[in-house]
Amino acid sequence: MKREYVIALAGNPNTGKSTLFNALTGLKQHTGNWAGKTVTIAEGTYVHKKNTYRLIDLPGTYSLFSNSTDEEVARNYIVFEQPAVTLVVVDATSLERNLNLALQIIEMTPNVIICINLMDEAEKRGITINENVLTKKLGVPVVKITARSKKGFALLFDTIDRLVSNVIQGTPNVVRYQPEIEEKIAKLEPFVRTVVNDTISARWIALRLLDGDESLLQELMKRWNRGEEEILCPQTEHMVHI
Ligand SMILES: Nc1nc2c(ncn2[C@@H]2O[C@H](COP(=O)(O)OP(=O)(O)OP(=O)(O)O)[C@@H](O)[C@H]2O)c(=O)[nH]1
Ligand SMILES: [Mg+2]
Repeated sequence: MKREYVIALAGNPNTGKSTLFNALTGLKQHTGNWAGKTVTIAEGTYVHKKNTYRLIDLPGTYSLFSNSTDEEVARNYIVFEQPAVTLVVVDATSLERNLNLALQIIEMTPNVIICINLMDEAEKRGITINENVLTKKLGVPVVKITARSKKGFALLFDTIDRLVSNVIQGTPNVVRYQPEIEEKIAKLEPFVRTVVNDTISARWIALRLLDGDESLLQELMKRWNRGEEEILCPQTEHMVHI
């Protein structure tokens, strides 16, 4: 049966997202507006094994903490539009810095593939990366590619196909925080679960609210058309302002 899946491309600026997007879609892109904001996001499609994949090129960001419109747009897309897969494009030559965003995204959703790009550059610099170790540590598939020369694409296509058809599933190893933070999450998470539907990570929402993410709170209230008193946990309402 032919199906259509949405694939979001996320990553730090300058990691080769657009190069990958163009290589996959053959530049058949048009631009669209998302989440009521006038931010243009490229969109295009490719076909693999009779399935159509709609690719969404999200703005490049260093984090998803609501520091800028770009971060809000990328965050809202991943959390609320719920693409079948979020491809996190990371730069093989600065993996440590890039994995910061990757860790934030696997806290939000298990439907993630980490795409290590610029492998040609890494090889030139003598950097070797063991993707199997990374896959084990992160709990989501990791694929090495060179977007510029389309190297590694066969495995990337295959991994996307297996993830959307549930042959494999992401089981992210999420970060555990200090006991006092985990205690607060444990209190807030069941409450969040009663407000958001279960396709959204209640743990991640709880974490963001504990961090005082007002922008996310406003977005939640807007999307579910609820008043602030219904979103805030009765015992912990001050937490939003921590
Ligand atoms: N050597 C090499 N260069 C690459 C590769 N992929 C992308 N680049 C180069 O990296 C630079 C950034 O690529 P873009 O595709 O514009 O990156 P981006 O992530 O879309 O950047 P922003 O839109 O600014 O976030 C460009 O000069 C690309 O030609 C690759 O696989 N190998
Ligand atoms: Mg780009």
